[in-house]
Amino acid sequence: ASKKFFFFCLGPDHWHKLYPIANGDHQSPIDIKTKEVKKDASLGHLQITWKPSTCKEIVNVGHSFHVNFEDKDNQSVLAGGPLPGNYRLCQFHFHWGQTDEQGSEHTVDGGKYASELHLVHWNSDKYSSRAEAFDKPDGLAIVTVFLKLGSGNENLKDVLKALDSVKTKGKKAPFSNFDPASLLPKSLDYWTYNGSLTHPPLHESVIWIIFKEPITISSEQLAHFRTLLSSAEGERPCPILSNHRPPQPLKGRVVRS
Ligand SMILES: NS(=O)(=O)c1cc(F)cc(F)c1
Ligand SMILES: [Zn+2]
Repeated sequence: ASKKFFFFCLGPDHWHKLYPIANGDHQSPIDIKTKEVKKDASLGHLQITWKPSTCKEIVNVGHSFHVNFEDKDNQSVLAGGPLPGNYRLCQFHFHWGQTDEQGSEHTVDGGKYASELHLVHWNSDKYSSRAEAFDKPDGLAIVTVFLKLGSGNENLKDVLKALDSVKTKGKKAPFSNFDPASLLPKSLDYWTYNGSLTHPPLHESVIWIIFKEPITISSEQLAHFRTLLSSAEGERPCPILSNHRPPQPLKGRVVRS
């Protein structure tokens, strides 16, 4: 695992040597060229049922932090839109950059946002655990919200406060009763395409659902993300200044809305 973690730290250009799928045909993120998006009338509305009571803990995973949800039953689920059935919420996390001018993984007509929220769900109709679903083509559905530099986001305050209790790698703390729907934009219009996890193991197992409308985040709140450490307690502090993979080749895929 430490060898893999070391590789992880070398950065996106090195990953293909240990994870050849990095140069695959369904990699993420991508640049969304809005003029080439295909309208698909068969795409329905998203059905989002997230229960704050399933929110469990916050964990520093070394290159980011995860807010984990209890996923032993179908209490917090996603369905509709491009999905064949129910996908169970298991965690959310953010990506950010070294400066406020970058940080999102997906881009829109070449434009970068300051940050990007990923809400990770797995196909609980077909698989019995997230581990089993993780590497299957219809295994995961990740809902994505862009965060645009602007005024402070009231709904991020609880998450940012909780960050202070998981500063170092491996630390976890209870984090309950948080409503992830408070981080959604007003409009639920979305783009969708098939892609991959955006960092190792880079499995091509993701149905991406990306909201067109961003929410806001302030410069101070972004700076707070960057105070998270990739170093463990007692080690020389190493802040996580950025954790976003650049856009990958579309390889003939079509983005639908
Ligand atoms: N960043 S991401 O949402 O594609 C992601 C989610 C995940 F659960 C595991 C990963 F390795 C990567
Ligand atoms: Zn992510």
